[in-house]
Amino acid sequence: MSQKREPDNSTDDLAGEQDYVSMLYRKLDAERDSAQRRLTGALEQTGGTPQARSERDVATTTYSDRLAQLSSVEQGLCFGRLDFHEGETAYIGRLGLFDEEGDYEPLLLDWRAPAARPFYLATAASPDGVRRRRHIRTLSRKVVALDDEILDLRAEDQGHDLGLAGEAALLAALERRRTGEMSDIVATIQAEQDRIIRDELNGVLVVQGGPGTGKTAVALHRAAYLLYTYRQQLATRGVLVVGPNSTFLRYIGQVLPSLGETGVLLSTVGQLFPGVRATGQDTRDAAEVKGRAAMAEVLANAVADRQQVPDDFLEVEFDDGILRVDRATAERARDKARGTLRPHNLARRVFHDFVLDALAEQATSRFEVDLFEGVPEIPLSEGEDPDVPVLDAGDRTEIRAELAASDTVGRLLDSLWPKITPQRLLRDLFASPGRLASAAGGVLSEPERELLVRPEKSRWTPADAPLLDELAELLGEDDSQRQAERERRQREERAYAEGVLDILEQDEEIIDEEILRVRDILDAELYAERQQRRSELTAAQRAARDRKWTFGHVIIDEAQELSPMDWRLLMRRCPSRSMTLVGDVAQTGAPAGASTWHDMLSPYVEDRWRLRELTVNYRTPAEIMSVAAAALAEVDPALRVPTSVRETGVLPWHRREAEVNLKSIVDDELAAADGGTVAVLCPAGRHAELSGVLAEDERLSVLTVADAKGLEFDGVLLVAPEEIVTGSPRGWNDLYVALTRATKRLGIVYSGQGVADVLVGAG
Ligand SMILES: Nc1ncnc2c1ncn2[C@@H]1O[C@H](COP(=O)(O)OP(=O)(O)OP(=O)(O)O)[C@@H](O)[C@H]1O
Repeated sequence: MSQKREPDNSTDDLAGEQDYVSMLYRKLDAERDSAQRRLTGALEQTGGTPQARSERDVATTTYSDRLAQLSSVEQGLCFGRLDFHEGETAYIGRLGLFDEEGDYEPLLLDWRAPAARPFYLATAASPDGVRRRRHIRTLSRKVVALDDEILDLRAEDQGHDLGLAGEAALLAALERRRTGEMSDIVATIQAEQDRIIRDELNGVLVVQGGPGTGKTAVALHRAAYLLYTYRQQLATRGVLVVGPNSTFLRYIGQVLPSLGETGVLLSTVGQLFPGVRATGQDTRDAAEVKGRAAMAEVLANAVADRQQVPDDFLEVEFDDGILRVDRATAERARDKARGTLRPHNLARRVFHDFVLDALAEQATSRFEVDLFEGVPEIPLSEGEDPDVPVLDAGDRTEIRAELAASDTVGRLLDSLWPKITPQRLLRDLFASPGRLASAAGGVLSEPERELLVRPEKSRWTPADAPLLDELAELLGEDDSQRQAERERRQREERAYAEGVLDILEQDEEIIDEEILRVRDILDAELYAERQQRRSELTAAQRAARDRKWTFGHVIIDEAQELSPMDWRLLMRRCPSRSMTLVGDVAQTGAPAGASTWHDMLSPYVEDRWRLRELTVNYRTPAEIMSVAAAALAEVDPALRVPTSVRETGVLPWHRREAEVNLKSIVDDELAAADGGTVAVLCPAGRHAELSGVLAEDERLSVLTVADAKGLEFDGVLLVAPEEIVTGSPRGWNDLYVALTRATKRLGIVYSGQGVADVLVGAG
């Protein structure tokens, strides 16, 4: 590498940058005051017409959003500076600030703006006009350090071959103690990461990278970048970020708000079926069966099983007589209803109508016979047609309406083709070996079906959510009334949106970027949609409540863990297939997860996806990675671990369980972490026991490997790796995940010999 670091941090340099940074903070304060004043003004207005009230709501939400954004960028507002050969200078930070008194010159470039890009990409070989890149480190509002790089090919080689940008700032960031919450990496994004973050919006982008290569960080920064660059396109539909479990979502939860973005829905797949909380847990084997693509067929069969015909006939009392639905009539009705290809609950009306028609026909004939019973035959007069019905159309309609209103008839129809919810159907299915045998007989073996059987009142599990979603598609929902109501509201909103746009045009004082953009680009229709979003809920909040919501972009972390049924649900949420999938197929632990990207994606997009790879490990030091490499070789000898950025000089330690007191080792590790975090990672079978024994400390977590996925800790104590390996067909993958969670220290406590033989010699 050929980027020279200049001696820096001279008092003059620091003072100069402090002046500039202080000016930026004054500007930020002024913007905040102005947004606060506007918000207070909007809140103080009372009364007025419904339109005026709605306009006030829009203003209130706009200014609140802006205030939240301005507050979120307080820490590290400005973190970089570029000096170009022509003498120009640009400052880079978390949001854009402009000089309103002087021609709107940028005082601070948003990191996502195209002009800020050389900060992440420029190298000595390809400097893009940049002479010096400076990282500005701040603590609160004080400039504490500067790291400079001169991009000059003639400069002496610095000895690092990973092509890192801003190496000193990067290493300082990586050395920081972990707090249990992920931080943003906006000041030190590396070139290979930047290219992924700014990749185009459309299509399926797959990001493959080993542990610690920044996949999660990149995925989140990409969400922020896309929202900035394609705001108009994405603001109404929102962005969905999917993670493997709620611990992980809590871990990453602060990153997007710290980048000023709140309109993103973070969710697990298990949370994506509104109204259902998945608090139960499946066994590994049950989860695997539920995740199979074949479950789609089982569910379709289970729905078909709810569309019954009588063995022979059914009878129903009506108007002091008996009417009959025979098998042939019910079969014709069922064929007609199924022939519409509508979902079950919508096709139900077709079935019911057909049977009602048949019953009405019977009732009418019977009525006519009754009418003439005992009446002497009267000869027809000349020209009279003997086949003209005695009852006219009005009479027939009346009889049919009476049948339709009859409770007994209704019960009969429902016994053949009931209205049913996904929840009801799935509960009934899993509670009944008979129903399961009927729906899954040709698809699952008996032992596999037995894995699914459970009491009716069992709690929902994460693997149930995709099944419920599939059923919701198969069953459909008769929401014609709700639809009409929604359309009426949209018409009203569009009408006053015209008025709101006029008012925004007239408000000469409105200067913030958001509003300028609204005025420039929105037409009334789009504005109505946005206004609805603002005045009620954010896109993310609305999406969380609406199963049929489709997102503008979907980002999936740990994508290798998803089952085929999970994929079916997620693909429904993103018909545009504008998606970013990040993961590592060497870390797959879930029994229904995939081993290749091709297997995962081909059912949905064939080979229309683009692959980008991350190759540098920012988390785990080289000493620990050499142990992890031995585990990875057991997964597949052809796989290679990513290259670590750091060496710490601290070797992993190995002990036998019989020789140690776990409690005191944990205390030692907590002390060694020096205020940082420590995790005890153990096989699932030992989790309850270990969580009970180990002292409560907010810096300590006791976790199974599945729950530690995606997380990191300063120190990791790995207990009984043998049981992790034997506990699952993907045991070595799980062990590889466990070994790569530490940022500084790793200790392994063995309970047997086999795994020790592999790992001890390696590190
Ligand atoms: N450019 C960067 N600057 C500073 N820190 C970085 C950078 N890239 C990654 N990191 C840090 O490295 C660590 C690992 O990143 P991350 O969790 O995103 O990796 P990952 O690829 O998702 O890992 P895994 O697959 O093991 O879950 C995090 O602490 C992250 O903040």
